[in-house]
Amino acid sequence: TGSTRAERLLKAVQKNARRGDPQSVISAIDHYCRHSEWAMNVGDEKGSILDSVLSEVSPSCALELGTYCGYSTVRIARLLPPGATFVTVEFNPKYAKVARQVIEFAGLQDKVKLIEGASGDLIPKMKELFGNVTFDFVFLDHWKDRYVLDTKLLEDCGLLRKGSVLLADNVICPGTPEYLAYVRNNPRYKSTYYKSHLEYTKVEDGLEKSVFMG
Ligand SMILES: Nc1ncc2ncn(CCCCCNC(=O)c3cc(-c4ccc(F)cc4)cc(O)c3O)c2n1
Ligand SMILES: [Mg+2]
Repeated sequence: TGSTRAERLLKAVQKNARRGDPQSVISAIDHYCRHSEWAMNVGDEKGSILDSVLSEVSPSCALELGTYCGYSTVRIARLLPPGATFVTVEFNPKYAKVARQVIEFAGLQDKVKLIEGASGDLIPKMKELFGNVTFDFVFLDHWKDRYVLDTKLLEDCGLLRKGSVLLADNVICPGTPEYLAYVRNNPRYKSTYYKSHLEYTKVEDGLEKSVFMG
């Protein structure tokens, strides 16, 4: 059978990027997805906003929900301080396989713990897996109808602390209306909308940053 989109994206990285150079991996994926085949990476425009929020937070413990091919994983891992803990969760074993190779090509495998499974199953296991951890930063980029459930789960499992920052992708396209309502009407969150565009297109999309007030 033919290759999948994710496997073709990996081939483009192996062909056009330089081993151990995260920025070249990011650029190779963006070029491929802009000029050859669209894929649901956060992309360069929203990616720059992700970079700036990350630089503000400088998390020592970060979580990503929805690894896909590892594009945002590389964007995040390249900016983390040494010794930081970074966990990324991916449900689809085919995507996880590609992501591991993309992350390794970037030379960031020692900074990233990729675990396979569904967020709803893994979030309650985080304390058991990583010690009594709280996340300073969470990037939500998985099933859009799981954002609210998983945010509540993170709260209930004691995985957020006063000042934890949630950054959610796709709050306009495909859209996460319930999540926006939840974080914007909840006194325990201070939310900011960063208007942008759907990766590699002119369609409106944006990121929602929500600071947990404890
Ligand atoms: N619970 C759980 N736990 C762990 C998990 N790991 C993976 N998953 C499943 C996630 C499946 C992919 C999620 N991402 C998207 O669906 C997505 C879509 C678009 C998009 C598509 C078509 C359009 F026309 C326009 C926009 C753009 C984006 O930037 C997106 O991020 C998990 N689920
Ligand atoms: Mg996304």
